[in-house]
Amino acid sequence: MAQENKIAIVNSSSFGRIFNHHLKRLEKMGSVSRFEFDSAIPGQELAEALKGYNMIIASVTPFFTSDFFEHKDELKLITRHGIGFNNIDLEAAKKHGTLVSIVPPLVERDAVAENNVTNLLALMRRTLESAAEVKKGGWENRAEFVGSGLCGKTVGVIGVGNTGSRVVEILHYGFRCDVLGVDPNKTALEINTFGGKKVELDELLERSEVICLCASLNEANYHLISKERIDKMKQGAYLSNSARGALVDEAAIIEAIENGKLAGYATDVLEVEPGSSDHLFLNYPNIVVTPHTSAYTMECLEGMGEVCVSDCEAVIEGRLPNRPVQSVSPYVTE
Ligand SMILES: NC(=O)C1=CN([C@@H]2O[C@H](COP(=O)(O)OP(=O)(O)OC[C@H]3O[C@@H](n4cnc5c(N)ncnc54)[C@H](OP(=O)(O)O)[C@@H]3O)[C@@H](O)[C@H]2O)C=CC1
Ligand SMILES: O=C(O)C(=O)CO
Repeated sequence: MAQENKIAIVNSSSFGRIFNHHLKRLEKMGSVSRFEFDSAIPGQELAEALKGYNMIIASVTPFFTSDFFEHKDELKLITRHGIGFNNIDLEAAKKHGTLVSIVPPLVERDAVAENNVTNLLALMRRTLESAAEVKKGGWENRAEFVGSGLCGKTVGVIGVGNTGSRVVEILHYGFRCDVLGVDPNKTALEINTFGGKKVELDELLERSEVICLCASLNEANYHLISKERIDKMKQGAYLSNSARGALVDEAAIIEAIENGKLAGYATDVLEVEPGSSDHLFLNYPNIVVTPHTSAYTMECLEGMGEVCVSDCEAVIEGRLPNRPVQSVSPYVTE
């Protein structure tokens, strides 16, 4: 039985770290191989490369398209080392009989919220610029690095889910911010529980001095932060994105940074990842880019690894992963 299982760990270069005790548990289940694929690898090619593998531990790339599932031999499980079903065609997975899972919400909540706020503070307080200046021997130039404070600001949080609700709490209770929240399916009471006020998107854009983007990506919100929406923002607003790069129109961000409409943009995510070393964002001191490392804390990576490994164990034992259903593909479990 154990020899029949072949587990592929895909694009683990972006996992941050896989702990040895997790690898050992995987190796007890069957053979384990690591693969690195280009994020745009065609589905059929991906299916051929993963022939014979019946379980996949997957990163945020590559895309498991319908073409992938059409050409894939047996595949029991894709367990995402992270949150977000958006690189997996769930309907095609269902037809193929593949269970798809993501890590349960609480595993990444603190780490991602911390990163959204950390990047925001680094941007507003100009931490990276001033620290780099000190390393160049420029301590005496400190007057060049006057930043902007976060305490007491009006902050808009777009997407008040697991991460967004934690960001609301941190900003409201920790920074005395007046927090406005937009999330289509969350009630005013739910948002209020965390310390925020539910508003419509236009009001959030018009009133916020700082905006935190924490929404999940879907077909309807591609380039949610467009030129038109940036035009509605306050002059000199700050924006922090820990969710997905494609939620913003990157060209519109650059235009707004150039003309001063945005005072700065902090992002952990780019529309095309991995980000290239000549990405235009890297030319601006008031754009902070981190390499999709929101989940990279020892605590969070331990939790993510645990979930992926226990999902493989569950599938081998013929049961569903033992955790909240919202982190298992609804198309497979319904
Ligand atoms: N940088 C990183 O390392 C990480 C990034 N992420 C990304 O962050 C995203 C958010 O994570 P998490 O909070 O756990 O996910 P959740 O699904 O808990 O929260 C996302 C929320 O955004 C809402 N939403 C969707 N579209 C819009 C919109 N147009 N306007 C306002 N709200 C919207 C969703 O509503 P509904 O559910 O009703 O659609 C949901 O309530 C993930 O989907 C993932 O893409 C997650 C973990 C790590
Ligand atoms: O969980 C995710 O979707 C990520 O973005 C990385 O952990």
